[in-house]
Amino acid sequence: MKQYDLIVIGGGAGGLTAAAGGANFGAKVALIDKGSLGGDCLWTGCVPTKSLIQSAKILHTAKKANIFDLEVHGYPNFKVAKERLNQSIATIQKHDDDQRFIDMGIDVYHGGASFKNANEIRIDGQTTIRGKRIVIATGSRPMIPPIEGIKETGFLTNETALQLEKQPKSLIVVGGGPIGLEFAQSFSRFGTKVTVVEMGTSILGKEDSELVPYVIGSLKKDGVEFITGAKVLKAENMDSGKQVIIEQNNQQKTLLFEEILLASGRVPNTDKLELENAGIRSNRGFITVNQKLQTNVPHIYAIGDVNGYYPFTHKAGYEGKLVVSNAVFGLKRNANYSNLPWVTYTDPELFHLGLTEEEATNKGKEIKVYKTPLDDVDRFVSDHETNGLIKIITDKKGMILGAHAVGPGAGDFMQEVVFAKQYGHKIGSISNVIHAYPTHVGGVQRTADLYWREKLVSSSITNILKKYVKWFR
Ligand SMILES: Cc1cc2nc3c(=O)[nH]c(=O)nc-3n(C[C@H](O)[C@H](O)[C@H](O)COP(=O)(O)OP(=O)(O)OC[C@H]3O[C@@H](n4cnc5c(N)ncnc54)[C@H](O)[C@@H]3O)c2cc1C
Ligand SMILES: NC(=O)c1ccc[n+]([C@@H]2O[C@H](COP(=O)([O-])OP(=O)(O)OC[C@H]3O[C@@H](n4cnc5c(N)ncnc54)[C@H](O)[C@@H]3O)[C@@H](O)[C@H]2O)c1
Repeated sequence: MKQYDLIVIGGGAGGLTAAAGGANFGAKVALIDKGSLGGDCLWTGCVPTKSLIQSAKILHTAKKANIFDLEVHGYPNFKVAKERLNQSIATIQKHDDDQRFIDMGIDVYHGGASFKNANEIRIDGQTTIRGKRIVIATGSRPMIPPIEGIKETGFLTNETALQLEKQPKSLIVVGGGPIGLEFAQSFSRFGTKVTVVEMGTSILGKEDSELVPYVIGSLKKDGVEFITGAKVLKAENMDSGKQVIIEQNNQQKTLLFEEILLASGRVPNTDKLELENAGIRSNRGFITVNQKLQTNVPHIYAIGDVNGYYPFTHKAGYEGKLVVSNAVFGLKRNANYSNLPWVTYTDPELFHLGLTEEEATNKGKEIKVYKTPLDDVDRFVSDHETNGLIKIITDKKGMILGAHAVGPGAGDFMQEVVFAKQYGHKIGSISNVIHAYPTHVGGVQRTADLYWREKLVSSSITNILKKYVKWFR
């Protein structure tokens, strides 16, 4: 039986980082994946959806070309968008190619992994390998909500929606989270009549509530309809399409669509792992870990979506690096998510870092909120892209507690705040940095300037300074 210092189960964002890191530091590593390396992000998540979003955005921009004195004629071609999406996958896939990992000295196995015991892993029930330490990074898959008749009626998920040859005429999206909204806007811009049904009282329920209406407004302009506080009860195939019964305020409504897209959350890929053979504990299938990312069996770790915290690629990558320190070097580093940003890639984008205003207020701290609407930022004004807001929340001393923004490119221009927060810089430091003019990130500086302005206005030193300047003149 082959023996390894480290066995990594799952070759996605988390597993690839852990395997490469382990091998770079001289550990003998085995990497197992039931499919192709790359995981959800490459094949059915971030990469293809962002390609589709970009095609839809260009189409949308072309439609409003008249504001830039251009006349554009043509029609949307979903097939071309799909080809572009596949090209993006093919280009990025080269970083995740088997050979790249084999060249690092890693043994790559393809097959379904399961625990024989706490140190031995079976691959497709045949080959067995032994590991001193094991990292589980098997990711997640779409949750199928309990809707009567949904399996018989047929439905799309993020996996199958990306394989469609042409856009459906009408689509109901079940779930108003990031997956639902990113797809809803893209399909709507390609001409599909889209309705989003969300069982919560608001869509994007985890986001700062002052910013969400900008996203809703933009999607509504694109033609997306929203039904909130509603549940899909039943689905049925009819000659004319898929009939869906929803319940809102105790009243039932019957609607008809060509397709149903389920975007109602995720379940962990743990059901085939036979965790019980290793005595690993889980909660609703998500593997329970401590801050060092160890399971209750100390030499077995779980990273990425499968541990249930923050299902993002960059979080899986962060944990992949951390697990190398802990599992390969034997360090005892704790995971810390307080500076973890995320972005919902609707148009406008929605950026999230740290506490929302509601969360900061609920903590009972004295907080300051600095805000800049994008129509106060010259670069957005000249771009004719002023739908948005930048918002930075600090404590009374100016330490950043949270930062949120909605606007074109918010995911990029807000990254500066992540740096400032992570390294303990006060909001005033952002103001002191020279920003090129006119840039989008200039809006972040403008928001930080408000801190100094407020300090000067409220300070008695200002009066003394004014007197001094009067005297000096
Ligand atoms: C539509 C969509 C869009 C997204 N967009 C973004 C985005 O823009 N930004 C962002 O940060 N995140 C995004 N995400 C989330 C992101 O894709 C995940 O958080 C990330 O892929 C998780 O990485 P992971 O390593 O935990 O799992 P994965 O990358 O999914 O990798 C898990 C791997 O494990 C393998 N596996 C599973 N079970 C077994 C088994 N028993 N044996 C062997 N192998 C197994 C799978 O084949 C897979 O390759 C998106 C997700 C979706 C669905
Ligand atoms: N841009 C990004 O970084 C990005 C993009 C897509 C996905 N992701 C990650 O993937 C995760 C999963 O995304 P998601 O959007 O599927 O999940 P989610 O949990 O964020 O949102 C799902 C939504 O569906 C609703 N819902 C659940 N069951 C329902 C039902 N039966 N009827 C109506 N509504 C229902 C929930 O109330 C929730 O608002 C996200 O949490 C996110 O971290 C990230």
